[in-house]
Amino acid sequence: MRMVKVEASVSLRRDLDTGTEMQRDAVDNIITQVIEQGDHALYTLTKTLDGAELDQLRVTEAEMEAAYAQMDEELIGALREAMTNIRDFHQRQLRQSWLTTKEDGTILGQQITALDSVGVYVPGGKAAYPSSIMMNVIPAQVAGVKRIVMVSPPQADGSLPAGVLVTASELGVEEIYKVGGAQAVAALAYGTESITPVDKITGPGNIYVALAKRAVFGKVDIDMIAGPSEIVVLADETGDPGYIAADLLSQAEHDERASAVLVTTSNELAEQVSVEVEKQLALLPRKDIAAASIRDYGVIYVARDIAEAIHVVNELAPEHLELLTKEPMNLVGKIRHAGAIFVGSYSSEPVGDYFAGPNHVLPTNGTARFSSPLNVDDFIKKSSIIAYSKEALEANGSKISALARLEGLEAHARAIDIRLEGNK
Ligand SMILES: NC(=O)c1ccc[n+]([C@@H]2O[C@H](COP(=O)([O-])OP(=O)(O)OC[C@H]3O[C@@H](n4cnc5c(N)ncnc54)[C@H](O)[C@@H]3O)[C@@H](O)[C@H]2O)c1
Ligand SMILES: N[C@H](CO)Cc1c[nH]c[nH+]1
Ligand SMILES: [Zn+2]
Repeated sequence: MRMVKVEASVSLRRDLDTGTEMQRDAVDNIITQVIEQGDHALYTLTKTLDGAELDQLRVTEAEMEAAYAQMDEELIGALREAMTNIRDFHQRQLRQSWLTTKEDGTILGQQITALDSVGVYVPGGKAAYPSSIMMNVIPAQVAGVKRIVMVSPPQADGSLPAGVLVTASELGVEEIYKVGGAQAVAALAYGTESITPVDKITGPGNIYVALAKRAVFGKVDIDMIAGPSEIVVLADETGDPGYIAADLLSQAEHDERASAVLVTTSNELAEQVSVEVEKQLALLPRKDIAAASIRDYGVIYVARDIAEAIHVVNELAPEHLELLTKEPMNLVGKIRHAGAIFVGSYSSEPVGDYFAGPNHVLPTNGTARFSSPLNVDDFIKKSSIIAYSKEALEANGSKISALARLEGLEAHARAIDIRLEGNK
């Protein structure tokens, strides 16, 4: 792995991937096709881009039964346990509506309502992601969303992986379509003969999915543009090089553009991790993807001390941060920007990807500076409630109409005045 001494002037963040002109044109073209040709476009694009010839887009009962027949009972048990952990965690995020009454009888408040419908994109190009189904669907269910639609690209034989179907079924998702990429996003936003549009689209995906989400934003809401996975490990001399290399590779295997970074105060650990990464990489089934990620986006920063190492981490604002130091819990409060913080040697990143409970859809590309993991708030909206009493309007009306006239908005002022005049 590339080794770099930290210098204050080094720009650490990588640029947001806005795609090539060709990719942007392709996505615009796909969205137009879906708007103009509906289902027909979905069938032809699925044939061209996924190599699958479909009879129908929606997953059938028979397909679901076939999926269950392929799944191991113990694995279903593990899925259910993960679902319970994720549901328990997100339940704690649920907000309540509230009302407050002032002395003059004014009632103010905030009413929480769930979104009516949400479309969940489940990536399926380079890997299948049952875990992403749980991470998107569960917070939506906790929020109270009634209609949850799932889309995912089919395999060349026209099927979705058994793990994907069984996970969706275990969660009670009934509306599942075998379509992926920009065409799936366009269908969820604009609708087709088979797919009724939704109000919000969530879920990670590749550059085509990201560009399409960006393009339909405004017609529908989106969660975030989640870029390729990222991991930063902050370790001192106590870090275990084998664990660190394994954790770096766990994210490198997602994508050629995933990034895996070690920030350490120890030259010796830096050397050991570099050797260990090469050793473990050679044995991985997805070594081609992981090797490209390590080659292009793998870095080891050697810092003078922990303070400098923390500065690097905050500059990177990573999606995942592991703290592998002597007293890792003491460092948590010093981290200003990170999507998820994994504390200590036994909190390896995949613990969070699959099982612990917190969401694994996290801000990437330095956006942890201003955004948060996917959560229940992403699936609700708030309405303000204002109930003024006669007494309150009489006491404050002249101030309100004065403020309206300050803006030159006479009709606003008169809407208040007409009520005050009536009482003269
Ligand atoms: N942040 C997270 O929580 C999280 C979770 C899981 C996966 N991910 C990321 O999601 C991404 C998944 O990407 P993926 O590719 O595996 O699956 P994907 O489902 O996002 O993309 C596959 C689709 O891309 C479209 N596509 C491919 N080549 C195209 C082309 N030339 N023109 C037009 N469309 C084309 C096809 O429609 C195909 O169905 C990875 O980067 C992974 O790291 C992130
Ligand atoms: N680490 C990914 C988010 O960057 C999520 C994931 C799903 N499956 C495995 N990992
Ligand atoms: Zn992962």
